[in-house]
Amino acid sequence: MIDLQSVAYNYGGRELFSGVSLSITPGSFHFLTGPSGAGKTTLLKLCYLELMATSGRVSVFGRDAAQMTRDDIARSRSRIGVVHQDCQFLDHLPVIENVALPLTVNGKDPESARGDLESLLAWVGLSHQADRRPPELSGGERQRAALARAVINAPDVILADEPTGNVDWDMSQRLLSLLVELNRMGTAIMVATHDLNLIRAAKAQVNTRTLRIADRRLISAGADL
Ligand SMILES: Nc1ncnc2c1ncn2[C@@H]1O[C@H](COP(=O)(O)OP(=O)(O)OP(=O)(O)O)[C@@H](O)[C@H]1O
Repeated sequence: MIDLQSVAYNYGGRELFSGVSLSITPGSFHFLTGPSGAGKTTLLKLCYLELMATSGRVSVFGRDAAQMTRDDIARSRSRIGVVHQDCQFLDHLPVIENVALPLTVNGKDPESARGDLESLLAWVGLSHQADRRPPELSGGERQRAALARAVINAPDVILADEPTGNVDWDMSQRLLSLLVELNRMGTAIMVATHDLNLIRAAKAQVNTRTLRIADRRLISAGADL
């Protein structure tokens, strides 16, 4: 679904990584790890077409990213759910409206999807917080709201950037169990994380593959986890 072949990315002429090849297939579960600043967020941005590779080929749902029009990119993105590192909510809107935003972007009427929205908030355990503003939520509640927003369009792939950053172990287990549940229903998942305990906990539940960015290359990792 998302394929990277020999991809390089430079920021202002400085090479962040090169020779990166990766294939996110239906139902797969990847972790992406590596030191701070190695390029995990950047790699996720290449996968959801926020950035274009400096060289190499990125193809998303069978289309070469370099050949895509803005409309093609928007259509591909509607099939990818993204959990951003900093959640990126509109703080003046209630949680339920933030979760509904991808529907509006896709031209759907949130009112007609009210039942789906309510079930999704119940699934992430936030029914009681639906009408609050994001700044009033705890860190774990915000992460769960961000996951609900990523899931609302029933994406084929979820790309999550440190979805358990700043939450305690119980909450990270709860978030992990939501991701595992989605993966068992067939959604491909990729999680960027520093948390090796989270990776170990996932491995005990589902088939996962761990990739690490090290020395500007993407390598397979995790045999030692
Ligand atoms: N827009 C930008 N312009 C220039 N450099 C950038 C930009 N965005 C990121 N960088 C740099 O690229 C490098 C990789 O950043 P990135 O956020 O992808 O790393 P990361 O592995 O996700 O880090 P962390 O684990 O700390 O979130 C960093 O050195 C960062 O400063």
